[in-house]
Amino acid sequence: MTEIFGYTACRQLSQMFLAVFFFHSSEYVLAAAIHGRSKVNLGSLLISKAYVFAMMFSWLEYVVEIALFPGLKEYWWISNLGLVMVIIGEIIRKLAIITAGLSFTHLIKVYHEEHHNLITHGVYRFFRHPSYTGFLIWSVGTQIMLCNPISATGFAIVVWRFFAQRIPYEEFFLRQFFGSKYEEYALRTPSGVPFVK
Ligand SMILES: C[S@@+](CC[C@H](N)C(=O)[O-])C[C@H]1O[C@@H](n2cnc3c(N)ncnc32)[C@H](O)[C@@H]1O
Repeated sequence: MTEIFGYTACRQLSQMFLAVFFFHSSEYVLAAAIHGRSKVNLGSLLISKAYVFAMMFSWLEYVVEIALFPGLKEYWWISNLGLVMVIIGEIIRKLAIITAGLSFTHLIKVYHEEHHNLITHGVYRFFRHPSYTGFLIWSVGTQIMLCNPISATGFAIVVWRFFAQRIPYEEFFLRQFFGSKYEEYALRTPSGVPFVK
């Protein structure tokens, strides 16, 4: 049990805490900067019950594994790969938010609003859903960083399924708003989420 107070746990758990803190606070700050403080509420922190449950499970997995199988957490090349994923995922997501500007809202728009333009430049040139690409890489990266095999697999499946269901729904409205422009864009640009067309 002493491992929980050792260098490995202190470093990996601090990295995790910083990754989570930076992700959520920057989501809030960007939403406030783009949409104005009056339009932003605690929902902009993007913390749902399911998410809190998943994160708590991952901390529990970490503590149990470091106590019972401390060697599992010493694969530094795996942990560092996760850290790189966290940084890359964060950068892709934030570039998407900044590039889309007013067109980026945390909730999917089901009515077209005047300021909602079709974004196809910047990171949107490479992927239709760069913020989802970024979040998928970031979230799985947090678990690889902790060398958490169960949570890494669980996060990959759950987050992938969530976006695989959300993308067709979101694109139904984007096709209504932007018609053939969106159709052409979708034909030449991959979704950015593996196995989602
Ligand atoms: C949470 S944002 C996610 C945006 C995009 N799916 C991504 O991953 O970067 C959801 C909102 O973005 C809008 N949106 C998605 N793709 C867009 C695009 N290429 N241009 C403009 N708005 C877009 C949707 O209409 C929706 O209201």
